[in-house]
Amino acid sequence: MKTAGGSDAAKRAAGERAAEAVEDGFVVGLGTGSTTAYAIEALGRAVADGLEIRGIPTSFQSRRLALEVGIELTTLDAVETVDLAIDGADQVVDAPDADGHGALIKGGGAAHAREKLVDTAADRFVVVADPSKLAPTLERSVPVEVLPDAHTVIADRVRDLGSEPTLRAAEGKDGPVVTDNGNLVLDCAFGSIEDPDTLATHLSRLPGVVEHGLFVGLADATYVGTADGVDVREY
Ligand SMILES: O=C(CO)[C@H](O)[C@H](O)COP(=O)(O)O
Repeated sequence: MKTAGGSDAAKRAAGERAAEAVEDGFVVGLGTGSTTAYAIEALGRAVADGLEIRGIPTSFQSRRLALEVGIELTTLDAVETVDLAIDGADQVVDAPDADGHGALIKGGGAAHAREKLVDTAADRFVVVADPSKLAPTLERSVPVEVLPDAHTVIADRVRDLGSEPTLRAAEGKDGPVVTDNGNLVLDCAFGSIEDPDTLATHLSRLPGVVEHGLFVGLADATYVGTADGVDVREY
């Protein structure tokens, strides 16, 4: 369930601007997806020019890209601080006067469990996005990573919460998507989510849920790439 659309130029602008904030000696959380990939590539170029950083990847995909561009890797349990995390999003609430301003849906790449771990460990978590990700409320399906044995039980519980869940199907393989953690993903359509914080609490409480893709009150800023540059929202 990758996010459709979005301009590559806008994604590049956002990713490259976020990478500019990385300083010598930083430990950087490396998110997942096509927008973050521009940040990782920019960091690789900076490393080739002498920047010394260590990265913590959030997925197989970002690990492979970081290795390819020459970023030294580390792990959460080997560092005391993560200075900055850069990560994409599938939807970002852009409503400055609303409580949910800056709330996110993530997990289009099924990496949201590790992304949430690394993004929240960071001193600063910057979202990189193109304008197609902005919306007044969250309305995309919420990815919920579940233990394989739990998927039917959790699907029932999620129906009780008012959603129709779909087990995410793999491409190029029969059967479901299996996450980097060996789990399955239920994409849960709730329609327009007026109170993401309460929904997040309900989902987190379900036994067998590993992590859901609602990121409420977690981002420090969103860098929105545009045709003319980058608009920064600080929260
Ligand atoms: O949450 C994610 C992966 O789990 C991605 O950050 C999200 O899907 C955005 O990806 P892209 O930048 O390719 O649109």
